[in-house]
Amino acid sequence: MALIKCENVSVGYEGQTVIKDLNFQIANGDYLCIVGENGSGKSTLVKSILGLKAVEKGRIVFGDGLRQTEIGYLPQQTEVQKDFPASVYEVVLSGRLNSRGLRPFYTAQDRRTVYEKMEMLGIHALSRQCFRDLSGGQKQRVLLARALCATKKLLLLDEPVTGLDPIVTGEFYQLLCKINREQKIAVVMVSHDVESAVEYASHILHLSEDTQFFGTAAAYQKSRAGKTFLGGEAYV
Ligand SMILES: Nc1ncnc2c1ncn2[C@@H]1O[C@H](COP(=O)(O)OP(=O)(O)OP(=O)(O)O)[C@@H](O)[C@H]1O
Repeated sequence: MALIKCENVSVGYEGQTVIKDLNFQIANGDYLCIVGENGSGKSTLVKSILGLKAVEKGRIVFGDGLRQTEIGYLPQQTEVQKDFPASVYEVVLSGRLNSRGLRPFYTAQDRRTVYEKMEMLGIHALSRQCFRDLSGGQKQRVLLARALCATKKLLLLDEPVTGLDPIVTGEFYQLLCKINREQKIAVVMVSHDVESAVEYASHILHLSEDTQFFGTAAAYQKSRAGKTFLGGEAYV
């Protein structure tokens, strides 16, 4: 059974359909990149997967032990988030909020998980530093550690490398790839970096007003949508 299955999903705003009859699925250990033109509905789909935006038609089904509240989410960065006045430790610990439920405090296990994820991502030494004083690459590692604190099965990232230089971007992709392969955590990432998407992802979902594609990265490269987006042929 898939971790997430989207069945004939349509989503929109104020009567205007943005995503129409979408079908795709994410299995354990998959690495899916969601690509597509500006305004094609990528972030809207992310919101629907997280349960923040209701679907108009169809359904999003969770399986294989995944609950909607157990998705590790790394949101698109806003100026407010970049300036968040909290320590690195506090930001990572907030990834345990959903699992804390109604308990008014974090457990020793929550704190152990935080240190484990900070160690894994090489940000342990930054623990007491203020989040807003970090570089863009360090901030994304902290937010990735936070997302990892929330999940054992699936990471959902919305344009995580925006504003990062090519070297830090490459390091971030390598890190994600390692987490995906070694920990068998499925990755779903919205990206405008299509070339890297086909390099790293196992599957591609291309959203577009007139054409949708879902399949393996290899099949995407041979498809009309893929060839167009990767700088080849034009749509006719
Ligand atoms: N809260 C909202 N209310 C009304 N319309 C919205 C809202 N959020 C998004 N839209 C519209 O829905 C469409 C899809 O937006 P969305 O942000 O999902 O696209 P996207 O593919 O993520 O774009 P980008 O690549 O630019 O980030 C756009 O036309 C947008 O204007």
